[in-house]
Amino acid sequence: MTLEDVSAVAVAGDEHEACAHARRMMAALGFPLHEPGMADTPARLVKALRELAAGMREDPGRHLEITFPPESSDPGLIAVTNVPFISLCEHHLLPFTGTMTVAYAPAPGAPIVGLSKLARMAQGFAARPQVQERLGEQIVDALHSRLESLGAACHLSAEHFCMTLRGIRAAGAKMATLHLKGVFRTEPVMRENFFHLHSSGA
Ligand SMILES: Nc1nc2c(ncn2[C@@H]2O[C@H](COP(=O)(O)OP(=O)(O)OP(=O)(O)O)[C@@H](O)[C@H]2O)c(=O)[nH]1
Ligand SMILES: [Zn+2]
Repeated sequence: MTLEDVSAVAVAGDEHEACAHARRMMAALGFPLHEPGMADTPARLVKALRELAAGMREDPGRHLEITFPPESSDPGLIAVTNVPFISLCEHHLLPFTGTMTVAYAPAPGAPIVGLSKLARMAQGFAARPQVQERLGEQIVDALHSRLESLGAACHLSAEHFCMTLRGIRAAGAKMATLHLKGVFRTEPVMRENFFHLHSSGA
């Protein structure tokens, strides 16, 4: 099989060039692509990267466009906790995975968003080459600007495989980040309520 041979793994039309490059890269690194089990590995690698970076090809903020009328004139604080996410470290293209707590404070009278959309939006931003700091920032920015909310908050905790499986191999180490906007930054009570919901996990 030559390096340019098309793999038996079905790939999208625009992925053939990526597969040929992946095959060359793996061959240059000495991977035994002649072994039957590895013949299709370059194509699988391309498909896996495409899947993990699917958020590059969408606007994750669009999930916040599906809203409902408010239930109360004093909507308080709405949070979703323990949402799992998978992201791709932009330095190594290795995953970082963990959980997030995402919250926003709707303006009185403003529409509210469906609960699952908070997770869809956040997971969409995660599905891009990222650093954790930017991911948290993009999540609170979307909640603050697209919903015109009084404030937004995001706590992320994740294991970075580039740090736990290779390099320093600090097994069990996690990165924690916190991003606060609007009333979560200016009003200590809102911040305390966010931490309370986050740590109680409910
Ligand atoms: N701040 C931040 N750093 C990250 C994130 N993901 C990976 N990194 C770090 O990015 C850095 C890249 O450093 P380099 O020295 O260029 O890469 P490297 O030689 O592979 O570094 P080592 O991991 O120390 O072996 C590493 O320190 C990673 O731990 C992230 O989300 N945020
Ligand atoms: Zn990394």
